[in-house]
Amino acid sequence: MKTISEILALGPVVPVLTIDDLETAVPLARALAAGGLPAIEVTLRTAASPAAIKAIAAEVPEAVVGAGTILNPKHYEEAVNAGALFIVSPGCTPELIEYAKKSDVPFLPGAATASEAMVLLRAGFTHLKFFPAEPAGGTKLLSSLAAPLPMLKFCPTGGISVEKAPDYLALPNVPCVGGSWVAPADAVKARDWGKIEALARAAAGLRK
Ligand SMILES: O=C(O)C(=O)C[C@H](O)[C@H](O)COP(=O)(O)O
Repeated sequence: MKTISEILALGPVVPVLTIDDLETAVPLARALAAGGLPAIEVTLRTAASPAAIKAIAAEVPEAVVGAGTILNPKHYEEAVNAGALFIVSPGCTPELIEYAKKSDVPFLPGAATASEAMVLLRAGFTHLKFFPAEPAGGTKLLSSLAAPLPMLKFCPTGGISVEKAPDYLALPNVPCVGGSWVAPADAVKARDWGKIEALARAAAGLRK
């Protein structure tokens, strides 16, 4: 089992996927990994998502599939049972912290303020999702947090594009960013895996 630190070092962008059609899961994950983005977050927001995680875990060994939108321990358990290799939440609750501590599958909790980040640091988490990145204050907030909280690393997600990503990646406390832009809904619907691989390759080229 990889640690969150290892997973966030796999590429500069973690694609965030919301999968409606189970049939698209495997070719989509293959295209993203082929383009250079092996760490993939599948949000647990659709009926197809647990089966999508299961299919990617079984059929795309070159990907490291995680589950997003984990709001409570029941979601955490469901995602782990499906084969998720990491767990992501837009925020955090005491129940999630307690559950994550007992799980072998690593947790990336979300924070958007200094106080939230400090509560998670105290609970033992050094890698956090910064969500929602753009509305919460973007690179300015993150670079301000780096001074008092240099021990924390963030994966900013929410409103980030290929144009905005380099400014985040230039920060010392950002190993990678998350975003849905590498898998646009129209390209997935059209089964345009070549386009998605090209978007992934462009994102993967945004080196730290
Ligand atoms: O579902 C979750 O757990 C979330 O935290 C939300 C996602 O990270 C964003 O929906 C992705 O952001 P965009 O790249 O702006 O589309």
